[in-house]
Amino acid sequence: MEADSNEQISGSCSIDFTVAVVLPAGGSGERTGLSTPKQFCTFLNRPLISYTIQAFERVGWIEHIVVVVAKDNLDLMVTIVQQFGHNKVKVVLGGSTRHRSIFNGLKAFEATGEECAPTKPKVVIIHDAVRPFVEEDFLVKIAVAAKEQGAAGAVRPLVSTVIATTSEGYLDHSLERSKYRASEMPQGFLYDIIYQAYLQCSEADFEFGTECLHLALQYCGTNARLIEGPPTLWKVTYKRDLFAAESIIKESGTTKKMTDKNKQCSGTMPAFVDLDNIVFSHLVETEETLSQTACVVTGVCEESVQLAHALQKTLGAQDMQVDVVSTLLRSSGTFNSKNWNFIHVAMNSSCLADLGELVKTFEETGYAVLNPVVLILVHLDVSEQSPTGERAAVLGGVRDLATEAKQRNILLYGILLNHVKDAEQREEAVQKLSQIIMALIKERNPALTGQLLWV
Ligand SMILES: Nc1ccn([C@@H]2O[C@H](COP(=O)(O)OP(=O)(O)OP(=O)(O)O)[C@@H](O)[C@H]2O)c(=O)n1
Ligand SMILES: O=P(O)(O)OC[C@@H](O)[C@@H](O)[C@@H](O)CO
Repeated sequence: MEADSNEQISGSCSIDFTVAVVLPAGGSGERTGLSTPKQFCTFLNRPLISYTIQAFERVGWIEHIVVVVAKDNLDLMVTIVQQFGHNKVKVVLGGSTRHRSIFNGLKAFEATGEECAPTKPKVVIIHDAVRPFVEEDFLVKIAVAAKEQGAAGAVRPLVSTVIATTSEGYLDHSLERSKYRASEMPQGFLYDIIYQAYLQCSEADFEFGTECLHLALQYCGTNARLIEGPPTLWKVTYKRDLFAAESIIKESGTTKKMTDKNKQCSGTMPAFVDLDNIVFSHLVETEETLSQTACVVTGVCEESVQLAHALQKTLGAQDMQVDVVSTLLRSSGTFNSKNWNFIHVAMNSSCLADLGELVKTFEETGYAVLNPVVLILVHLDVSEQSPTGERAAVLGGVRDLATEAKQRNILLYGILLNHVKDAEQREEAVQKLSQIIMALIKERNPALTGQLLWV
């Protein structure tokens, strides 16, 4: 299939048919190695997905945008839609694979009986939510070609040669690079064609497929028009792509232009970013900034207050800013200011109720919408005073609460600290505790949530 030369498809024609968009955003972004799915990573206080949505919202001829997210991120996505005023957006639940998510997005146009169901479009554009740099002029080309041909897709020249391998992992043969293209997004389809294609899909297609154009050809005999797109269509896949995306957003001043949705954004994105020379950017600062502050909540007992001040000293020596409070009032400035990490020091299992209240407050204030909040319970284990089963109650409580908290973008960890009387031993224990706290805050490893580490 030859890519069509751009001059044959004029971008100047008007769009005189209905167009809607499906943004698959139901993935977990494993390849970034981050606990937050890449579409929800934030740059300059705005999640990546919001930049992608805005790229489509500023296109006047696009009527509806269906965003497809995983169940765990449904509340977060609804909050983002409200917080950033994405009025064209309808949020639907995704599936276990990208194709299943896309199909769920298309079904949103079939739910005509549903309240405020988006009207079925003539052409539907499918675009990965993690490709934020898409321009209107290219969308016009894809939409017009889809209307004329039934299907159209963006392609880019291959950078590396593609080779076929033997089952033993050796070279079988190499492909002639000039004959192949990388399939990118956006893609456009006559709605009925792609919907019918998905209706006929096999389980193998749903489970292992990655190419919508192939489905249109295989099940509807529709051969897509291929249009070479600009280099800005790349997909955020790895952590370094996040640095690059954030660098482009900062450089192009997109945020400034995008704050006023009514203006036609005239800004042009830098064509590409030299990934190999990218300077670590705001994202790293954001991660570091996120890991530099902690608020220690002590309650009223003397031992907790003493431990909190000892932590403030040892963590402060590691350049962390640590505040100590006896209780967290919702009215306090804490919830309106920077991204704090929270350390709750307690001596008995009644702290679990306090933790539950804290998780609820984070949710109600939307505190964890944009960045995951780290919440660490430090349980002071004064074993001669702790009634039997106290530890088991704390362990069980932390485990249960952590599951619920994680769905609200809150990472809950537990640390059991043996309360020793000897001053030297206590100093050593506090040093060890500080190291663990810093590692938990910096790494934000989801696998450790709900566990009770022991110092
Ligand atoms: N079950 C899935 C899997 C992926 N996607 C979306 O499809 C787009 C492209 O997929 P990819 O880059 O592979 O995203 P992830 O699957 O999240 O990444 P990874 O494979 O690294 O986990 C992304 O916007 C992703 O959120 C989706 O909607 N539903
Ligand atoms: O393969 P991944 O799941 O990383 O991403 C999806 C891409 O494959 C897809 O966006 C393009 O290939 C166009 O179909």
